[in-house]
Amino acid sequence: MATKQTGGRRVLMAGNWKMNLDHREAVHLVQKLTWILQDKKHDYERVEVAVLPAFTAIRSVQTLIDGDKLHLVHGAQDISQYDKGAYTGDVSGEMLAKLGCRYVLVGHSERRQYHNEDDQLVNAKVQAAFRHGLVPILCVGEGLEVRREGRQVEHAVGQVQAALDGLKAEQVADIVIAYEPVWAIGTGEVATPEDAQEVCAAIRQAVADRYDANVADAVRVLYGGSVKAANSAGIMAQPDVDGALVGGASLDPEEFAGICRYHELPNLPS
Ligand SMILES: O=C[C@H](O)COP(=O)(O)O
Repeated sequence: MATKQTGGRRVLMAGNWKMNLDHREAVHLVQKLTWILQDKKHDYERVEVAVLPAFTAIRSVQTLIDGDKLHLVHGAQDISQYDKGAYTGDVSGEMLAKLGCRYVLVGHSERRQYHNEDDQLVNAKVQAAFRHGLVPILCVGEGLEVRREGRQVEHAVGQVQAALDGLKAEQVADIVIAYEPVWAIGTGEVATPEDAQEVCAAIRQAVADRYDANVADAVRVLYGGSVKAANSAGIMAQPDVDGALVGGASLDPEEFAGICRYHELPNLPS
């Protein structure tokens, strides 16, 4: 199977470590992952590899990446909507930018669920990311009830529309959108490749309708939810899926490297 060409879009495999790995464990994982990828002569130009550690590990990961001139990039799992001030516990975009972050997750379903983040706050965080030169990975996706009612497209597109309020076309062209059905996160229940394609294509179409075809062609749309090496090739074979946002499997360097090397694996049904 050939390496995926996504309309000129660079594939992105992003590992969301969630609240796992202290700074030493983080360094260890990055070392192992990059050794494996180096051994396989991974083409980072075609498949970009990003890790998203907890805040406490970002500095150590940055130091390792810079010191060893590693090709992978890093980011954060959340950002404050504010730039500075009395917001105890928050971390600003400027702080993340100074730690060399390229990406920041915004609106992950766990933030929406456990921290009551709504579409308005998600939009404010997307804007904060752009103010500081960070690329937001905007997460959207439906729960089980919405899926059972067959409203998954309407739900995900609605979340995207709300998050894009006030953004310029050139910002939207740079954004990454991750479609993560909540029922598939950490459950082992992976959406079928066709399920992923349905919603990812609808998201791209919504961007085309709101901006234009060039913006829609540029925006990268990822799938997330129980992605593993074994199911990554099938998901990546879909024309509107430009990569994966990976939780649990990104904590295992062999498994995550396998996902980054999806094109070496057979395209088996998951
Ligand atoms: O951000 C990642 C997603 O929540 C997916 O997590 P998972 O791969 O453990 O299902």
